[in-house]
This record gives sequence, C-alpha cells and structure tokens, in this order.
Amino acid sequence: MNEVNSAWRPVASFTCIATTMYGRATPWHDSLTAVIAPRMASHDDLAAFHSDAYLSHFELVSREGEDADLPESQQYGLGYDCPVMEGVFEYAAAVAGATLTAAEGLRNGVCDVALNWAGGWHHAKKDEASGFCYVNDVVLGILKLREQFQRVLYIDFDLHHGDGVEDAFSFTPKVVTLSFHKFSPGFFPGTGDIAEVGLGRGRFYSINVPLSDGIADEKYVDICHSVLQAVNTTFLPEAVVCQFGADTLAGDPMCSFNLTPKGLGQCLQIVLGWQKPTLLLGGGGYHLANTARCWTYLTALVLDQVLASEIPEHQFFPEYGPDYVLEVTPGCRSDTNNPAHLDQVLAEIRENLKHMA
Ligand SMILES: CN(c1ccc(C(=O)NO)cc1)S(=O)(=O)c1ccc(-c2ccccn2)s1
Ligand SMILES: [Zn+2]
Repeated sequence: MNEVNSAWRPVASFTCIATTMYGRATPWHDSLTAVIAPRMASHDDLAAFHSDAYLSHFELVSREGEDADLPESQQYGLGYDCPVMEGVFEYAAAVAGATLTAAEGLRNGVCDVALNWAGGWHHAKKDEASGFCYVNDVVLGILKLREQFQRVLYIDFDLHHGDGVEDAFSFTPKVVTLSFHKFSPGFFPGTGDIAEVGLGRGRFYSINVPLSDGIADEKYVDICHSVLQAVNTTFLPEAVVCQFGADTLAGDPMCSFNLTPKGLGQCLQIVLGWQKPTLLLGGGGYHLANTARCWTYLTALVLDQVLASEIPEHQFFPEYGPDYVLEVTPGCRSDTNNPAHLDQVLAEIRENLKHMA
C-alpha cells in the first residue's frame, strides 16, 4: 500500500478491468475487455468482515480528519502506519468497492479475469488497521467469491506476509492462503514462518514460503512454480485471488528482493494457465514508476498484448527517466537464499499438502 498522502482528497476514481478469455475457441485473441466504473463499498459490505465498532470509529475519525485524537484510535491501529486524514474512510470504501465490483463480475460469470490494482490491502484485521491497510479488500473479495465457489485459492506475491488474509481464513479448509514473502527478524509484520499452517479445520490450509533478501527472477519463479503446481493439483481451487504487491521489485525502497515484472509475469502466467476465474489485486510498491511499469506489464499479459518498450509521452513521462522504457533492470544485490534451504522449504510444504483432505 502506498502511504496515503496527507494532502490526499477522496476521489473514487478507481477502475477495475474485466476480461473474458477462457473457454473460447481462440481464448487469447477474442478476449473482450471492459474498464468498469466500480461502486463504493457500503458499511454493510465492509461489515462482512470488519467489526461494527471498528467501522464506526473509522468513519468518525475520517469525518474529523487530522484533528481527531481519540484514545481508542490506537487500539484500532489508526495513527502511525495508518494515519487519519479527512475522507480516508471514503478512500477505503472506494478501494474495497472496486475489489467487490471485480469479484462480483467473476462470481456472476461476467468475466474470467478481473483486476483492481488499487486493492490488495492484505494487512487489515477485523477490528484493526495495519501496515497502511485500513480495510481488507482482499478478504472482502474472497468472501464475495465464496458466495459462488466452494474452494478459493489466495496467492500473495507481495514482499510482506499477507497476515490479515491468513488470519481471516486460518480456521477454514474452504480458502487456502499461500504467501511468498520476506521472512526476517524485525521485518514487518513478523509472521509468515513455514510452521504457520492454519488452525482447527483449517490446519494445513495456510501455506507460507519464507524467503530472504536478494532473490531474483529465476529462483523465485522456480520455487513459485513448484509450490503453485503442487497446491493447485491438491486443493483444486474453483477460483483464484492474487495480490501482486510490487515491493519485491529491484529498486524498491524496501531494498529486499531483486525481481523484475518479467519474473512476476511468469508467475501470473502459471495461474492464468489454470483458466479459473481469477481476481488480480495490487498491494505494496514504493518505487512508483516501477510499480506502474509492473502492473501495466501484468495487465498486458492478461490481455495477451505485447507493449512497446518505449514509455509513451504522457502527463507523468518525466517520472520514467532516465531510460523511459517499460523494463525494470535487476540490481546487483547478492542472493542470500540458500538453494538447499529452499529445497527443504519445498519438501516441508509438499509434506504438509499430504494432510490436505
Ligand atoms: C508499516 N510498515 C510497512 C507495512 C506494510 C508494508 C507493505 O508494503 N505491506 O505489503 C510496508 C511497510 S513498516 O514499519 O515496515 C515501514 C514503514 C516505512 C518503511 C519504509 C519507508 C521508506 C523506506 C523503507 N521503508 S517500512
Ligand atoms: Zn508489501
């Protein structure tokens, strides 16, 4: 999530894209695409996951703006990482509404793939804002898909562990949460060790792939491919939700992984190859030009379009210097991921999958 600029004003200008392409004679060539003006999430929409107490307090401080200094705000995670500014509730409702609009298109069979790059707020809890996330649109989107689909697979490609989504579904076998993320002492949110497998009837339906700094495309795609294929053939999801936070990219201020959009694109193509209703969401990404490059590239992959390397002239063209091309060049960071350790991670995940009913 890109920290909300304090000067920001609520503009529900989010769009989501829906495209149909599966199950057609030439699935990739006659895909129909629509850019949809999404609805705002209502209080009831948000209450499908969040507590009324949290939502009421969130709406109150949003009306009061920066001057709100209520003692309860701290218990609701409002302030610090999730600053309060006037209209922030409407901003969150617009983000969640766009994810719900996209999920409803998939639930109703209107489209096969739906995208909301403004969504992916994977840290928010039932009654607490966290990690720049005020509402958990990912959980709301999954709940919407569950109205139609028995089994939903959530895949989190963000640099950070998708703790809010994992917590929401840790007790159910109907939703598998699979998160690839940096796991290191003191690194936010601090959860996401491989030993976190879910609880009760949901045991073995939470899957975590802890990674270390410096991982680049080849090794990342390799472990993603192995885990994704194993999870898909075991869990047999009927719908898929992907969070593509771009803070894993080379050059991101988080200064952790060394991926490029091409590597994330290979992961996306594995998922699209399953030809299941798929919801794509954004997330983190703090090198804004590279994040835009990444989500543009991934959108083009969904639409089977090949984009020119040259960034076209537009309002924000200067942001794309000094090269002004679509590609992101990997950095020269050393990869601290030990191949033997990754093999051990994969082996443990395969062992855990044997317990999936
Ligand atoms: C609140 N934090 C989060 C939470 C969530 C994310 C995220 O992207 N989640 O997907 C990133 C940072 S945090 O404490 O790790 C940080 C706040 C500001 C940070 C920062 C700011 C500038 C450069 C590098 N890091 S990290
Ligand atoms: Zn992140």
